[in-house]
Formats: sequence, structure tokens, C-alpha cells
Amino acid sequence: MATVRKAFPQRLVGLASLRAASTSSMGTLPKRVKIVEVGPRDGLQNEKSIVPTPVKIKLIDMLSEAGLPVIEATSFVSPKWVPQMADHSDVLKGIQKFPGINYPVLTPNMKGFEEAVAAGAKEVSIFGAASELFTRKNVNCSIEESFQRFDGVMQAARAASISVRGTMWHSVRGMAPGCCVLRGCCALVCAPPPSWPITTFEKQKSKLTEVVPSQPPPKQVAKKLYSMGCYEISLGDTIGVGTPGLMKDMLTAVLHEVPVAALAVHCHDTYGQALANTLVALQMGVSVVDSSVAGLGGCPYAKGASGNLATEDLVYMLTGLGIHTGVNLQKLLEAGDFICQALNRKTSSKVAQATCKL
Ligand SMILES: CC(C)(COP(=O)([O-])OP(=O)([O-])OC[C@H]1O[C@@H](n2cnc3c(N)ncnc32)[C@H](O)[C@@H]1OP(=O)([O-])[O-])[C@@H](O)C(=O)NCCC(=O)NCCSC(=O)C[C@@](C)(O)CC(=O)[O-]
Repeated sequence: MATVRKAFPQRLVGLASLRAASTSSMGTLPKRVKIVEVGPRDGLQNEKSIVPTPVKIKLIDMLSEAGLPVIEATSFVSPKWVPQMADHSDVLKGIQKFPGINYPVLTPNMKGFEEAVAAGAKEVSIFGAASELFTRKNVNCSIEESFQRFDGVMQAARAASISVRGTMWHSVRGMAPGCCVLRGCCALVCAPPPSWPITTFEKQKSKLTEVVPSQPPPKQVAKKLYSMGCYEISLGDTIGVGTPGLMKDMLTAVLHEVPVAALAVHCHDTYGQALANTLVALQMGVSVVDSSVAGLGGCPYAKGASGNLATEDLVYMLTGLGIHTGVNLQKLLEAGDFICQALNRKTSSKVAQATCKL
């Protein structure tokens, strides 16, 4: 049955005008936030049934219409590993390229990079992890080898004037609570202090057992990626186990190594903490946030990781705080309706649920 959406509440206008009063005790918040929409890639990569290419293209076009400034379009990864992304070139070639909107794609190695550039990519993301096991499961090599691949991609990108975002997830219960994603020219993970209890991906299967990891500290990884030239480092909680206190501690550590202007956060909502974690990051000066329309998402190689922070919920909160995003919430909700109907699933966005009746 088609979703019937009520006219979006006029009270949003009122909420925005309350900013001065309602946020005065919340610390300094950014005046504007850049939202990196990851739904078409992170959101769809976990779908078991192959989503038709025209549906992916229409979703991205609708998100562009809604005013998202960055839309992660697809992944140039092996189709044997992630069959859902096998149509990457057709998707990238098929979407409308709106002026002023970036459409980065994931490229794990030179093969992916070359195919992405051939399909017209103007920005790519490299991605890795601070967990040996996760790296092995996800990209079939060691952390060290993954960095050697990054080097090759970085050099080729520099020569071709292609911007590189870095994404690195880190299975640490200290956010990159559950992972660290560094985006930009690199993505890195932040390293919590050695005393932090950390839950590694390796131990995740045994229900968040706290262990001291033998992994590179996220802080160092973030620093390394930044020094490689990442213009933005997105700290990802891939398995969504972080809490606001961990976010604060993690960011405090990373901020010693990477300027806040180069940081983004990427929170999954497995434990319902994504919006709260994001708010803490905003209060600490972060002004770039990854999210996914309808809360779609998950990593095929991080078992149990559920969807991302829903973009609709993020936009609603930011609007209420008087923070500019440039996103049209009504059009965003329609994009969410579209993809949920195409996937035959219910939205995970609370705002979308609250503003429609079936
Ligand atoms: C990295 C590889 C390719 C290594 O895979 P591999 O098998 O080790 O690669 P290889 O170099 O040994 O090559 C084996 C075969 O793969 C081919 N190949 C090699 N590279 C490519 C390529 N780029 N595109 C297409 N094909 C490729 C290559 O040509 C060869 O083909 P064959 O000779 O057997 O016919 C593989 O492990 C892979 O594709 N992994 C992708 C995993 C993935 O996409 N994970 C999800 C994204 S990460 C994520 O979601 C987390 C994040 C970022 O969102 C953060 C967060 O959520 O918090």
C-alpha cells in the first residue's frame, strides 16, 4: 500500500525560530552542518535482493532534489564480494549530476579506482579498518596491506586531481565507538587511550566482551590518514555500540591529532544512540555528519550492525536547533518513502513514521 504522508508539520518553522532560547545552554553548535548521505551505498549494500539499477538512480536523483550536498553513490568493489554494488558504473553514469553536489564512491584498490574514474567519478573514498580480522574479512588483506593500497590510490588520485575521502571503520567500543570511518582524503580511526575498555570486532560475536585490542590506536590511524591528505576524516561507529560519553572521549583524543574542521561522524543506530552521539559531536564542533535516508544501512562484514542514523531524523533535529543544512525535509521524506516502497520495508526514521499514516 502506498504511503500517505501528511503535510509536513508547520511547527518546524516555529522550532527553528526557537533556536536562541532552546540552545543557549547547549554549548556552541555549528551554524550549518554538511550532511553526507550514505543511503545509496551503505544503505543498499546490505540488501539481500538486488535492487534494480533504475531504482538506485531514481533514489539518488530524489536525494539530489532534496538538496543533500554529498551523496555516496556506490562502491567499486568486487561483485563477488558485494553483488549489490555490481552495477556501480551504470549507477554513476545514470544519475543526474547536480551542480554543487558531490557523488563520492568507494574504491578499495587501484582496480576500483580506475573503474570509478572511467565511469566519471570526481571523488572517491578509500576505506579500511583498525581491526585485523575485520580488515581481512572485509577487504581480504592485512591493515598494512590495505594502507599500501591506499597509497597507490592516493597517488593516482592526486595525479588525476580526484578528491579522496577516507573511510576507516574501527571495531572499538569507544567510537569510533564501534568503528571509525575517516572520510575525505582518507578515513581514519581514532585511538582511545590505552586504558579504555575496548570491544573489538574480533570479540563482538561474544556480545561486546571488553578486551584490550592489539590493533592500531584509532588516534594514530586518524593522524596517519590526515597526513596522507584526507580532507575529511569520518569517524564511524560501524556496529553502533557507542554512547555519548564514549563519543566525547573519542573525539577528545582525536582532536589532539586532527583539526575539527577535518572530522565527520558516522553513527549507526544499533543501540538507538546515533542521534545522541551525533549531538555530542556537534557540541564539540564537528559540522559534518553521515546519515542514511530511512535509516537504511549496515555492513555485510560486520554482523549485527544495523542501519545508520536516519537522515530525516538528523535534519529534523538540526532544523529544530536552527542549524542550516540546505535540505528540504519534505522532499527527503518522499525519497525515503520511495526507497522503502521499492524495498518493501518499513522506514527506520522516527520522523518519517510520525508524519505518515498507512
Ligand atoms: C577489496 C577486494 C576487491 C579484494 O578482493 P580480493 O579477492 O582479495 O582481490 P584480488 O586483488 O585478489 O582479486 C581477485 C579478483 O577480484 C577482482 N577484483 C579486485 N578488485 C576489484 C574491484 N575493485 N572491483 C572488481 N573486481 C575486483 C580481481 O580482478 C580478481 O578477479 P578474477 O581474476 O578472480 O576474475 C574485496 O575484498 C572487496 O571488494 N571487498 C569489498 C568489501 C565491501 O565493500 N565492504 C563494505 C564497505 S565498508 C563499510 O560498509 C563500512 C563503512 C565504510 O560504511 C563504515 C561504517 O559503516 O561505519
